Amino acid sequence: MIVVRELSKRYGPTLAVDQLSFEVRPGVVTGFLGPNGAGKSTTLRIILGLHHPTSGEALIGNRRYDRIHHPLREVGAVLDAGAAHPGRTAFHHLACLARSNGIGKARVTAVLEQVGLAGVAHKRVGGFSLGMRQRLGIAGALLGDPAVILLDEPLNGLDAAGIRWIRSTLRELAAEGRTVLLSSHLMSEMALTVDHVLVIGRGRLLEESSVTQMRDRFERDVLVRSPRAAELAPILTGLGASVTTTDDGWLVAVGVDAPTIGDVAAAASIPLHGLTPRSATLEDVYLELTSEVVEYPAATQRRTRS
Ligand SMILES: Nc1ncnc2c1ncn2[C@@H]1O[C@H](COP(=O)(O)OP(=O)(O)OP(=O)(O)O)[C@@H](O)[C@H]1O
Repeated sequence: MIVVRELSKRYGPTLAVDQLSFEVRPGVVTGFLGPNGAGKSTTLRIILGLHHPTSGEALIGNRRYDRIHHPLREVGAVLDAGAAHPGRTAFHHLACLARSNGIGKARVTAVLEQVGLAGVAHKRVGGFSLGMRQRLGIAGALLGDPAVILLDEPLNGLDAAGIRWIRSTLRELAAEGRTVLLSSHLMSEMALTVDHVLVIGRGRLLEESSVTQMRDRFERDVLVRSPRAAELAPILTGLGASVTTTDDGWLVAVGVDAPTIGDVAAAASIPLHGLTPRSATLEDVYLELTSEVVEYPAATQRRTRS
């Protein structure tokens, strides 16, 4: 369990984290999402005791990181997949980490096996692909068999096979009852990976919900085609819906669901030639949530709701 309470961090004039509070529960994969510069890395660094907060606190299992005696046994983290020394072998890199945390070499062999790097254990890290380095980072995070796992942008730059591997690994780790938090600035990467999302922007919490709730809550519309659309539109408006017409003659109804439209059209003997409920993609929801807080928005990113 991770608890962040009224956390703020100021770097000179920049308020990187602003009164941020959230909890990350065990047993699910939680995504920490936000556009570039939102404050994700800063928050992760504070949780890991690498930066001091200006105010507020971040706790791992009720304790601050710097009060944990054997950190690697309680928290595993990958902040930078490229952090391993290129001249060391995978085994040597992990063995050094293990030794400094009182962990035996048998565990090094076990985690290399777990992440699929046993075959290259004695190869130098400098020759590893990004995907292999991510696996090595995760092996390091798992060394102490920790209950909490934190990963900063673990899917960045990975190919499809690498992404699939990380997804299934994180799911397994959460299913074992661990607390798993990973950051990303891309919703598309997260949609299939996480169960729960925390969305931040300019250091503040914008949204906290399960992925399913997030999908369901976002406004949907219904496309309706009828040869008597002009008669149907005011009926829908009378139900409280807002109705617009597309260039090719479809009605777009917001605030009324497809079964209700079907029922009222039938009651008025208005034929329907098409009735299509549309739900927003998670990417749409995310862009909508963060449209006001991106640091350098592109013109096309400033979305307006029709
Ligand atoms: N050491 C630092 N000194 C000064 N400013 C910093 C420092 N670290 C972060 N910042 C600023 O704090 C804000 C939050 O940065 P942070 O790296 O936490 O965001 P992020 O959400 O991780 O972004 P990204 O997705 O781009 O990695 C940014 O405006 C950044 O420029």
